Amino acid sequence: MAEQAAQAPARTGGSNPLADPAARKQLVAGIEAVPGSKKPDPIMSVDNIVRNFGGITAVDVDHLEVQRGIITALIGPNGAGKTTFFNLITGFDRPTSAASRFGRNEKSARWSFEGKSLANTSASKVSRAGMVRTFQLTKALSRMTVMDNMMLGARDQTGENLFLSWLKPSWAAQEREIEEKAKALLDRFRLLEKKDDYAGSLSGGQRKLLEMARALMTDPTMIMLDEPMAGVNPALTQSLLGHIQALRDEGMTVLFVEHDMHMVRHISDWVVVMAEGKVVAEGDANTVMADPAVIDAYLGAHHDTDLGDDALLSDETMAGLAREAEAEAARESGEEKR
Ligand SMILES: Nc1ncnc2c1ncn2[C@@H]1O[C@H](COP(=O)(O)OP(=O)(O)OP(=O)(O)O)[C@@H](O)[C@H]1O
Repeated sequence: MAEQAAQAPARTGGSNPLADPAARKQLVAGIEAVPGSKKPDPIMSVDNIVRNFGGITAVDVDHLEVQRGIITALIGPNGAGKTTFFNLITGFDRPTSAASRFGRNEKSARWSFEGKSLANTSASKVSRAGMVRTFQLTKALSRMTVMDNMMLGARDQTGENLFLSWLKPSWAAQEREIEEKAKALLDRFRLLEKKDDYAGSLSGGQRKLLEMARALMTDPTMIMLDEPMAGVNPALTQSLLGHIQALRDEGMTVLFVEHDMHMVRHISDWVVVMAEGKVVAEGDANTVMADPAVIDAYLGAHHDTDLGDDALLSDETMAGLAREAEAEAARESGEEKR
């Protein structure tokens, strides 16, 4: 673990200083590129989190801090433990190291969000604390409308509190407020016209947008995205990337798991690499992808992994993707008019 804490840039009231790429660059330049490094202003901190499945150690993380207000990518070869780690910190799974028949000891798992312990916290409480994760559309959610999916995203708000629902007028007002919020989010993610469609009828990219919009119903401070680019066609890639960057620029902390290294290189401010359950590297994308430990981890597990190449995501390529997206939107609106 790194001993040296980096200096946080001074926060100037009002607007978000980390919306400025130069400020983010300065911030990450001050963080040591080693596993478990100290962050100037961690929103989340994890210690000694271990998860065994029978004889397999899926996760064994000594220490990890997630910096507030930036985009952190969690990468690693198949089976590295990324999803299990996500499940553990969001309350969907319990670490093997959490409880022992012999009581708590120095090695028991600890993890906190905004300075508050999240150990033994249920998934819904984690989400109410301000840390939400996106979920892939399950079969059941696919059979619901886009709007119903959004309303479900708000289920932890008072609208569904049975006790408060006795106070009908205030409940109804809250319900209306939630509906307005859902519509505003659908509008932002260009899904408003689809609000009465079945979620299952959406394209891969639109599903990803819906997953993101639904997660935002609880006004999180940190959003965790599970493979936001999986199954997304190039036309929607640009739009999704833009949405993720906009969330960061508005002050949200983003942590995402992704296999697409081009995306990782393009939008991450910081990258954490897992292999065989452990954090094996941290740093900016260029630093970690040149790290022999990372190359070894990928080559050992997965010979044909494309670690991404910046040249492929040049401004010209991105402009080409934007043109494709516009052409697709124009085609869609033409088809709708007919
Ligand atoms: N419920 C489970 N029961 C048994 N083994 C499991 C379970 N969940 C995960 N594992 C094992 O734990 C290890 C880590 O899996 P995990 O899915 O967390 O990795 P990952 O990095 O998310 O992989 P991928 O990138 O392929 O999704 C793997 O060896 C996996 O087979």
